[in-house]
Amino acid sequence: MAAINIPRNVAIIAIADGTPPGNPNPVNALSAPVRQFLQTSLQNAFQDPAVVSIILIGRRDGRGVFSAGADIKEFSGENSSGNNKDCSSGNGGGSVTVSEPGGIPTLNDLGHLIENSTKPIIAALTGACLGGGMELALSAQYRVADSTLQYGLPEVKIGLIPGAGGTQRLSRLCGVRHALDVIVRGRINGTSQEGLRVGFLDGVAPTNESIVEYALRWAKWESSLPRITMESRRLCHRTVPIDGEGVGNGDMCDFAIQSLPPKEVGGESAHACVEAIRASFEKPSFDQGMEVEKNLFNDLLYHSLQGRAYRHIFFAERSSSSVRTKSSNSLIFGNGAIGVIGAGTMGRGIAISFLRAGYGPVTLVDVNPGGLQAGVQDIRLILEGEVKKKRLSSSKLKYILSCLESSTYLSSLAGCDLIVEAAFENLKVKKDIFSKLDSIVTKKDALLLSNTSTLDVDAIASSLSSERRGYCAGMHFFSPAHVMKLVEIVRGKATTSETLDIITAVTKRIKKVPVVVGNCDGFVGNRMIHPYTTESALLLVEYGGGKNGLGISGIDAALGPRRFGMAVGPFVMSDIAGNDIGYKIRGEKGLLRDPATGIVGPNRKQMRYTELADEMVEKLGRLGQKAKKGWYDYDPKVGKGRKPLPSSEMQSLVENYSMNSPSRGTKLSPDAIVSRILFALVNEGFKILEDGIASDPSKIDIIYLYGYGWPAWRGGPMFWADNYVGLPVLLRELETFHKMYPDSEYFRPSQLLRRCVELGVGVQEYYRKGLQQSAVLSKL
Ligand SMILES: C/C=C/C(=O)SCCNC(=O)CCNC(=O)[C@H](O)C(C)(C)COP(=O)(O)OP(=O)(O)OC[C@H]1O[C@@H](n2cnc3c(N)ncnc32)[C@H](O)[C@@H]1OP(=O)(O)O
Repeated sequence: MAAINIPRNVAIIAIADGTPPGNPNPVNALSAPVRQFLQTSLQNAFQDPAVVSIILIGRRDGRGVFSAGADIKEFSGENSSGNNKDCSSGNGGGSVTVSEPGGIPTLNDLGHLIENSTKPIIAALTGACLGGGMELALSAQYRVADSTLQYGLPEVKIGLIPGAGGTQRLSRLCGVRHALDVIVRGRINGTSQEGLRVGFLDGVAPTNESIVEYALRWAKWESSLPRITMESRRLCHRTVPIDGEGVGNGDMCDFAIQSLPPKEVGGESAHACVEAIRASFEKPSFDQGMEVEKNLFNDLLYHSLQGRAYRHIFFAERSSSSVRTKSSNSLIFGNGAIGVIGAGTMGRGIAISFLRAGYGPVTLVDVNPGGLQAGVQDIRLILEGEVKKKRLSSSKLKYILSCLESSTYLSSLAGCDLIVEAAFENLKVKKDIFSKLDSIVTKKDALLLSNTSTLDVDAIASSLSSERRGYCAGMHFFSPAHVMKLVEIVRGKATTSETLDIITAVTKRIKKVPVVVGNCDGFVGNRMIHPYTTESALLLVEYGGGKNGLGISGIDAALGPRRFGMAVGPFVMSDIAGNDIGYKIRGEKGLLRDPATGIVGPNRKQMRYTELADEMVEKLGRLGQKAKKGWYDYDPKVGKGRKPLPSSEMQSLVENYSMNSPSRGTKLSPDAIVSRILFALVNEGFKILEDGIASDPSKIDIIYLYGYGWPAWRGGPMFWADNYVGLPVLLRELETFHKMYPDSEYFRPSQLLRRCVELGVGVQEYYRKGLQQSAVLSKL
């Protein structure tokens, strides 16, 4: 790019210049040094008589992002006890709302400084312009952008509201409809075209002009205008416009509230967003609106556990996805030939994920020609559906389909860089495939991965020659693989760190969330789900039946979206996954009764067990949604065949099983249901940590959030245990359950839980302080 001549009368202030040396800040987060730098630079420009106008930009060369907003790390100064009414004592609120004389300026201070400038400030926006970054832009007199712009106010997703004037200024500039859309949904995909249409932007640089040149041209034009325009550009002096479509602003806020989840079920920040937007037109002045915004922001920051959970997830996800490798392997950059073995549901979804991310060729292999053809056809249909939903362009679809190849021969995978095997969940089948790949695949460093959900990755790797084993690991997708974001990356004994890093990078590239886990039965997610589903069925048998007894839907309701917040309850989840899967796993674990001999499985021993779930599969064929009957009935004419309807057959089955239970028909509160089922699950999480299968509790949280529908506002099972339940309570309850049910091993409290309680620390803190190093040797 040719050097651009910056006229002496224009000051360019680049946010990136405020980052202290050696302190990487790839997203221009508005940390304390950056805010200090912006204040000083603005004041210098105001005082310099030669300067007529100011351009505020992300980077001096006009590349990269404008700013991803406030530095979220600064919000960790919050007071977790929730009793602190003085927001100046934490450093979190200070970055946004609370200034000290002569101290670091807050984002609000900067907003006022920019808005009240007597010299026009042009915000030149590129890339991410989010949160506090967008709020600074809203304070400027002009906003221009290039086509890379991605704007939004996503604070709601980290349990906050825009707290630097965003709720007040955006409603004034673009109206309440757009403000609700951007702020309450927290979307971050506002484009320059949309920005121009809704009035957020004043101009967009033509493709043949850089943003710096364009902003300079804008500055020159502006300086020719009479000074009176400056006043009219200040949003604080405007009133909120009446909606163009004739709906009252108040009504729009009422509608928005109706569509939100209740405050106590994850909706605290979204409700506060609407309240702040409402203040923008109900309060008589801008300053009063700002006061409402500030109070709501501080209240959330200091008192909302939901908010802390959301922010925990933000960093947990990034820490899990962080890629440390310096490898130049082309897979990391989205290039490489991919093989997918097995054209079933999983294989199809996996192939789609790689195709969408631009990898190619992607070769789908299945020995069954009919299955292969059906797989290819299904992939095409799914992708065409995405075009219809405008998630994919027709030209991209054409390109993607040109990258899809199919074959009935494993030998067609010879040149692949990465292969994911998604064949039947059978060790012999998988070992056979890997041993064939060993001689077929030409590249010695090709990654050979299995999508197994339960089998031993080391046993699979053992069929490879020893020099290949370092490149072998599990890559466990969740169904449907083109939709679900989670991938468990399973480290085998021989898997190298480099291999794990490359798979992590590839997983991120295909827009999924990677979590590296150790190798054990069920890895992390499915190992924890076992006590969860087992205890759900046992609870049903114990308390179900009778007139007022606990029903299937009673348990689902206690855990489901309207109460605890799981996306679906345990029985609906089972019906979606297929009840035969759990049945097969119980068979492999040696728990089933042999239908022919009536002899119970060798591993059942004295275990507390109910055959309810076995009988419904074995005798009644109630396999779940796919069979139109499972724990519930499904009618193809009702809710596209996915709406769970009560089943009289299941009701009488529960009646039979609960007949001899002394607690039959006794009422159980939703909280008691949650404790029984989820304490068993969380306890298994502690044991997983003890065994070094997960490297820290936040990995478990991410797995449950993205793989099992755990509510983000509860931060994942381990965050929930620490912060919502409290470990002493958890331990006490588990001890009680274990006394009541000594034959349920999953109620025996984990050693790690006992140790945390002894030390008086939460499990997150235990890992943060590195206390596990002395007690448990992490294997990851
Ligand atoms: C009153 C005002 C309040 C606020 O402004 S609150 C903040 C509101 N802003 C946001 O919520 C934006 C959050 N960030 C994002 O959505 C994404 O990030 C981006 C779209 C900006 C970029 O996405 P991608 O390219 O996928 O990168 P990545 O892995 O998400 O982030 C790269 C590194 O940047 C750190 N980071 C991103 N945003 C912030 C932030 N606002 N404050 C502090 N750090 C941030 C991450 O953690 C990570 O760091 P590591 O590489 O060490 O894992």
